[in-house]
Amino acid sequence: MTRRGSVPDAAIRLEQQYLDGLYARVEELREETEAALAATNRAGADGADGPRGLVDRDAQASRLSERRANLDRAEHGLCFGRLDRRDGSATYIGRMGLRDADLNPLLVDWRAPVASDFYTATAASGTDVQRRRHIRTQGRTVVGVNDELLDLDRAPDNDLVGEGALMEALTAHRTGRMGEIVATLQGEQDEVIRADADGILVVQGGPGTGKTAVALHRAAYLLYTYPRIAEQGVLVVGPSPVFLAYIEQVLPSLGETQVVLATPDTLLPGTAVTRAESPDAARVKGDITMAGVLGSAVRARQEMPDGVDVTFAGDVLRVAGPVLVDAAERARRTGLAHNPARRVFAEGLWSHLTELVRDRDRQLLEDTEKGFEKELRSADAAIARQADQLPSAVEGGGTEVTGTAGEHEVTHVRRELEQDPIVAAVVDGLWPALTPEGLLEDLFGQVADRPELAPDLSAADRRALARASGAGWSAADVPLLDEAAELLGVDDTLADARLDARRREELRYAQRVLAASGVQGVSAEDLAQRFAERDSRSLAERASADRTWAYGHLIVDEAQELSPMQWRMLLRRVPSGSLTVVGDVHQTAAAAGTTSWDTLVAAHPRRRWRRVDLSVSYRTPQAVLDAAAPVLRALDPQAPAPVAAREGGEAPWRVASTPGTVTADVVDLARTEVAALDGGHLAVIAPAGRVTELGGALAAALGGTGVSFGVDPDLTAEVVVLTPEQAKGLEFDGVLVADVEEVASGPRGLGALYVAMTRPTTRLGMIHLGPVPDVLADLPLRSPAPGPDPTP
Ligand SMILES: Nc1ncnc2c1ncn2[C@@H]1O[C@H](COP(=O)(O)OP(=O)(O)OP(=O)(O)O)[C@@H](O)[C@H]1O
Repeated sequence: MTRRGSVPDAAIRLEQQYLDGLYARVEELREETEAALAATNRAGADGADGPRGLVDRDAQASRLSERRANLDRAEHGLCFGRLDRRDGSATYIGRMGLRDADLNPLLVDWRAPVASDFYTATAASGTDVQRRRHIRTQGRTVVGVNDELLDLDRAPDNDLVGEGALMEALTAHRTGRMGEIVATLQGEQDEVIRADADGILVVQGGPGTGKTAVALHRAAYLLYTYPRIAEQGVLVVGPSPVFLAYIEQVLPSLGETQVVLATPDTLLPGTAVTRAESPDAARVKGDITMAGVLGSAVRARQEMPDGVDVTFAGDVLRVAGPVLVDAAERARRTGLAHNPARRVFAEGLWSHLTELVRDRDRQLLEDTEKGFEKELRSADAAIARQADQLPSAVEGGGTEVTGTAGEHEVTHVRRELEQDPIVAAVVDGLWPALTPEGLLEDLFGQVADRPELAPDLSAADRRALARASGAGWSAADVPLLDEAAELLGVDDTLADARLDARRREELRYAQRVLAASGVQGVSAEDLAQRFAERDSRSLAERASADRTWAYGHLIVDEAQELSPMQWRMLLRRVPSGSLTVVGDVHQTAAAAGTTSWDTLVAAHPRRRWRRVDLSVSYRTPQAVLDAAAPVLRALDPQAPAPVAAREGGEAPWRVASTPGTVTADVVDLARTEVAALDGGHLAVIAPAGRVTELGGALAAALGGTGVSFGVDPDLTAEVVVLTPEQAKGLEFDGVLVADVEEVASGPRGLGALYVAMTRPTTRLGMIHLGPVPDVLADLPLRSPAPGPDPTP
């Protein structure tokens, strides 16, 4: 059993001493690093080692700078735990590993295997851990310790690990930015974080069960544990830019930078989303049927006519239909995408045309021979007739002319065909070079009137796809553009030509550098290669600029919102198939999102899936979860409700307002809530159509700088006005949900309402505009105008 108790000041003094020792070691390492950095910079400055030395120096300097940045992180929460084992040994756990000059461990990184006991050991788990101590620090000062003794034989009161430190973390005011939770991770969370990297791990959990926190800590763990993943980087996909702003500090604070954060609609470099989509169009575009529609659209561009006439060197050459079909088949059989396969098709055509030209030339030659021999024969006959009149000078039976096109002539013809603009135009017509944008523009422009382009879609669905050319792209278009980019591929001949040109340029530059520096012993080719390898962009920058970057691991948050087409796009980003997918199928609000993980698993049967469920909600107190329970039941009567880590809490309430007074009522209620939250953050969650009016009224009433709303709201503002979509994944001290009826309208409205109601850590108020909605019937009614400001 676990016994929690107060700890004497002596323990604080003891831990302070140990912490002082750790910081002394940090200072030593810092000095060593600074000295090494200065020496590296000095060594390169005189250029004595030549260009190769310069390149190596840069690499060394960047490694040392990284080490220095890592040591800088030591200022916050360097050491937060201690494990005492039965053999009398103690292990200190912290945010980084430290060793003394003799390489003895002083501090163990929280991700190291030996640190796992700190999060998972219980009296029942049979470990040799006797005591777990949470050490709370402010800067370099120990401000408290909480002990748990694990060797008693009483039954546990609950499963929470380090309850004191945990409760302190959970009840602290929110800042508008998510923080790391390494000091208070719980056992079930630790298991998810350290789970094997292979295959797809689905983490299902109700609101506030720590899915996002766990997913981000798992990214840090995987980067630390698997060099392959660190080399390729981790992609973290979240639902909105607001959400990414909310979580962006977590991984850097854990010392990890090999991470790209993205929303699904930013995964196609060079494509900007400028258009909103109707829910109907979003649903159709997200459906898996679109993969087939796009595949057929590309295939249709490879259909061959019955034959084609090619004018070359003044002659018309007829290429028969079966020859074209055969060339197209060969191109497809290579398995290449459409654009690279175009070269194979063109080669088939060029070969055939070369044959035709050779046949034509041979025919010409034969005709010429025949004509010439005829001429010669008649000349011979004439000569014979006159033979007796001539001296016997001409002997023999006539003259023979022979000859075929030589190899060099064939090569010449072939080259001419490859370069002939008329032939190129014919190839283009038969197997056109296509862009993803062009393919989609054509499809959307024609599909409404041409059922054969999408035989599996209803007429209404085809109409939903129709749009004017040049109308810009929506978030739902991005996976389609990505699918098209995959089907079309890039014509390597163009890419190779560009690469060759760049290599030549790099070689010229290297030659100039060598000539100017007078350095011997390094070839220009070698130096150019080193320049090419020295891409000064960070891994994250290189990865996010490259559509085909193969990430080592993919983390998908709020994964229930993704459409099947978005899944296809994401899975392409991780050829290794190593994914962590976190979400809650009861919070689905997107039209094309999923409400069952089974559907997702069934759609990708060849992948290895595992599922873990998280059950404890760390965000909301039980009172808020109880208020949201009827909504969860309406969504899915079978759904297990999460259990709150914190019992009780402020009772949520409702206010009956009207369409005419709702803005004024929200302003009054917000004023009261801001006072009650005493420095905490309040979110007003409202339908998109009300955000601007509410935001403006609140800014006017409460003071402009403390209120934020719009496309990119400042989450650190005292009051933030958001749509339910924007509020996804976020949390605030207090929440007011305005116009409940409108939030809950639409096919996935209850999911949106469930999201909105489960954002607060402390206080929740619901404002409805008509008769009380069924799902709020149990909440106590409060007056819209709660009276004068209660603050003193
Ligand atoms: N072990 C922990 N120690 C301290 N805080 C924790 C712990 N686990 C979760 N939290 C906190 O609980 C809150 C909710 O976590 P998180 O946002 O990860 O939940 P979620 O499951 O993603 O929620 P939702 O589905 O509603 O988006 C966060 O403030 C997080 O820091």
